[in-house]
Amino acid sequence: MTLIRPLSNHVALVTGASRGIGRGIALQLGEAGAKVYVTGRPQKNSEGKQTPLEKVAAEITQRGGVGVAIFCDHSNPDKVKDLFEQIKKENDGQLDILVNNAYAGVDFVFENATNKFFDLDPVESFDSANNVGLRNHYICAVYASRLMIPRKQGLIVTISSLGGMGYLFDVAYGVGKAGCDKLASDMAVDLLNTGILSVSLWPGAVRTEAVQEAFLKTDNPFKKIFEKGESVEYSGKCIVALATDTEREKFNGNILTTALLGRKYNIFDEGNTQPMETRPRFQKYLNVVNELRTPADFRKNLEG
Ligand SMILES: NC(=O)c1ccc[n+]([C@@H]2O[C@H](COP(=O)([O-])OP(=O)(O)OC[C@H]3O[C@@H](n4cnc5c(N)ncnc54)[C@H](O)[C@@H]3O)[C@@H](O)[C@H]2O)c1
Repeated sequence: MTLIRPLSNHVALVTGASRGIGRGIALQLGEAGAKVYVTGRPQKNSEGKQTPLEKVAAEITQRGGVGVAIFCDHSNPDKVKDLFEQIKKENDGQLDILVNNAYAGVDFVFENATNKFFDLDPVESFDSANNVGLRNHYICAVYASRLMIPRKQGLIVTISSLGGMGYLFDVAYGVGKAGCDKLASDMAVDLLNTGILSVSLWPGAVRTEAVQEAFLKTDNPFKKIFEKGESVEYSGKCIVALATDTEREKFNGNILTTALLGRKYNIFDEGNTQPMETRPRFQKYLNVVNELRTPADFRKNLEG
């Protein structure tokens, strides 16, 4: 059976893809035929063994795409600049999809989820959540837009979460996610009429490697939520569906959830499941925020 590969001839970058949701997204983009650049912190490969990031790149290629691993520390803006220079050079300026996913705060968040913000080291807690997980997304989006604008097409997906709306884990986490949502919608205003779409995507609870280690092996308040969580590839399936939807423009600037996209595009996870629908009161909030942040209306308001 020949697989249809709707993203062949596409070039994508998924930041922070050595594990977790980034890995899952990169694999799905690869399965859809894309050339996928995956990044992760520099790691030594011991005794000639592949690093986790190199394994992800190899699996992308195995699944039908082209995987390229680049070691890049996203807390270092100079390295991020070099990354985009390399992509530009190797693809004649082409970049179709950026997934802003890299996140350096998981260990800190899991260890401190029950602490109060005033008991934590303020610089460590804020920077671990938001240096790579927000500031770097902004920097990546700038360089990605500069590649996408001349080609009049592109998709920028910023991975965020429910923490952008309500309290989740800790204060610095939520501030960062609200920032990711605002980043996605405000970029959409500036990108209006360029052919580039910017959205924020909230996965549900996801059974990543780190989640399995931290929450699924013992009894704790988060176990129940994550047990029924999504696989790491579900967000990737949603992004492939969005990237291939010819009517995706209507989502510009929106906060999307995997639950919403899963139902819209009929996407199923392992075991033929779909994530729980976003609670009606959450979706109501998202509808209002999305309506208020619609880029075209926002521009009209600005112009009086
Ligand atoms: N796990 C969940 O249930 C869940 C749910 C909703 C949203 N999210 C969000 O999804 C995003 C990814 O989370 P995850 O759970 O997959 O995390 P993770 O820790 O499993 O993966 C993060 C990735 O970022 C990379 N990374 C970290 N620091 C880096 C740096 N300095 N330079 C380059 N790469 C770096 C890591 O190597 C890893 O590949 C986060 O924004 C998170 O808040 C997670």
